[in-house]
Amino acid sequence: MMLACENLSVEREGKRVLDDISCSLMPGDITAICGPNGAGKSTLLSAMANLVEPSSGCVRLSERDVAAMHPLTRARNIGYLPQLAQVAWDVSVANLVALGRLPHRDAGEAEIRQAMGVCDLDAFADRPISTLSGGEKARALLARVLAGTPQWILADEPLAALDIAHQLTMLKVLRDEADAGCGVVLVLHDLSLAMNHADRVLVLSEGRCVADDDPEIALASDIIDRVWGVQSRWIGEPGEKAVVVHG
Ligand SMILES: Nc1ncnc2c1ncn2[C@@H]1O[C@H](COP(=O)(O)OP(=O)(O)OP(=O)(O)O)[C@@H](O)[C@H]1O
Repeated sequence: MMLACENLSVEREGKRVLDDISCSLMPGDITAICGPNGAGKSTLLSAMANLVEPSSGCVRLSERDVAAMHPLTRARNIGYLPQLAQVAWDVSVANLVALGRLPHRDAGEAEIRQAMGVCDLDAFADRPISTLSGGEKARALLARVLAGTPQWILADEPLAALDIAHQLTMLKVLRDEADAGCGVVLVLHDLSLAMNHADRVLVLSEGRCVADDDPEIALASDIIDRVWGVQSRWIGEPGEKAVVVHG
């Protein structure tokens, strides 16, 4: 089930914040979307989930325009995790994760148990969401998405609030999802995480896609220098690289 943007543009208050983006994302891959603040990463991710209306172009899932899909079908196929997600009601962690099954209209006990387990939430099952730390809450919100067993997981900075151990745990969970055939799209500010863990990287700059390639190519130092405006170099071995920036 391929997810494709076709000449996608989005305007916000008269300003073009996404400009003619075309890309075809593959199931089985972890795709990272990187770029400076305001480049359009969150807008692109939410447009892929049909939460933002394009001013032109469209998003297709297996050739079908996502805007024309039945909302329940779309919700079963696309799991979206927004940046700084808010929880409207102070439900327990177990009940929050169970909400991930809503599009399926079933109890989904096995899926909920599995999602709670992989996100290391069993000890928090009965705790109200408001009592969790930022990182614990981030894991609970990701578990809600996983419980819905979507074909595509679109997550906006899902690792930002996590400690390094839980970042690695979550990346392993997302890699397992990709290996099982799911498409995973992550907005990431941490270029080292993108370099080491993504199969493919889209770099956005001022609403345009300026690179769409293997991480080594899309995040080459000259692109970082040009897009982020900092001098940089990569150190370390493949899979364990770190970017060093200097002014
Ligand atoms: N509702 C809105 N009204 C007006 N402008 C908006 C709105 N939402 C986003 N924008 C603008 O669109 C541009 C892209 O925003 P977006 O949130 O997609 O960027 P981003 O790359 O995710 O940034 P960040 O790294 O800071 O999260 C920004 O200039 C932002 O100010």
